[in-house]
Amino acid sequence: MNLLEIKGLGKRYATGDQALADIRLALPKSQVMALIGPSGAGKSTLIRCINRLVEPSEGQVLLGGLSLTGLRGGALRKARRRMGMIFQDHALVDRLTVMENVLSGRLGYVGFWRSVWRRYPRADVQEAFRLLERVGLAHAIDKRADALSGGQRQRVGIARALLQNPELLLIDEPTASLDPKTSRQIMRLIRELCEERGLTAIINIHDVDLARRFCDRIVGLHAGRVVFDGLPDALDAATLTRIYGEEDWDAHAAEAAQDDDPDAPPALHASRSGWPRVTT
Ligand SMILES: Nc1ncnc2c1ncn2[C@@H]1O[C@H](COP(=O)(O)OP(=O)(O)OP(=O)(O)O)[C@@H](O)[C@H]1O
Repeated sequence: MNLLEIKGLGKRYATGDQALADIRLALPKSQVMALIGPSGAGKSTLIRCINRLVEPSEGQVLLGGLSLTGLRGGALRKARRRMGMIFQDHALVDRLTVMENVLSGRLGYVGFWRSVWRRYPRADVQEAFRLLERVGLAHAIDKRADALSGGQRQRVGIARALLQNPELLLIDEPTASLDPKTSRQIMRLIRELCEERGLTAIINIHDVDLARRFCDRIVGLHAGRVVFDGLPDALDAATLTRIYGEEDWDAHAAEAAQDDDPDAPPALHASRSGWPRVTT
């Protein structure tokens, strides 16, 4: 059975922008899917329509057979706990420590006053320790979030999302502000954690090379529609042109193959603006 099913999903913003049209996707359990496409293609909107941070205009999203689209109040909050979100800007509270930021992933579970006084159950604290160890931050639990590097902040965001014990991870540009080496480390960590925990993930990512290396499946969006859905190996120059527009993809592959990572396959990249770039 599929963990996630998206049926005829559409989103038109109040401004009149048609961000998504007739999106149909099904994700089996444990699949790691990359969402690629140029700037404005609708990637962030799609991720946010799944957990209803953005309200879809039409269509349905089903998580484990449960339709999320009609849920309200407590039922929506309960369903959202099954989906962990990892943000591009990490969304950490700077003045709180690493441990406190991770524990805030449990806010939806502990009672209101308990969370106000930040008294978390012992089991949550123990699990947070284990997760911080797993993401390589055991030495930094008492550090304030604003004293961390970009890569460390992203690791905190990952640990916080996992503390919710989600079934689905929604990951929005996890490497946007990171250097190439740190980006690979973060993607490798996400991949390994998904394998260890049998997690399903959708990763909105601009870097096509990282998508190819670390994901099972790639979905390409263009102007709010799915224009490619397949295996990383099927992502050839013609397909990239369909997704991003005209570009000399073979030249990019040759240049990017000189990447600083010797075991990297021929690489194709898309920059922050959605157009291809050569690895620096
Ligand atoms: N809050 C909003 N109000 C109105 N229009 C919006 C809003 N958010 C996004 N849009 C529009 O919806 C379309 C899709 O935007 P979205 O941010 O989902 O694309 P994206 O592929 O994630 O882009 P990027 O890679 O630049 O983040 C764009 O035309 C954008 O201008």
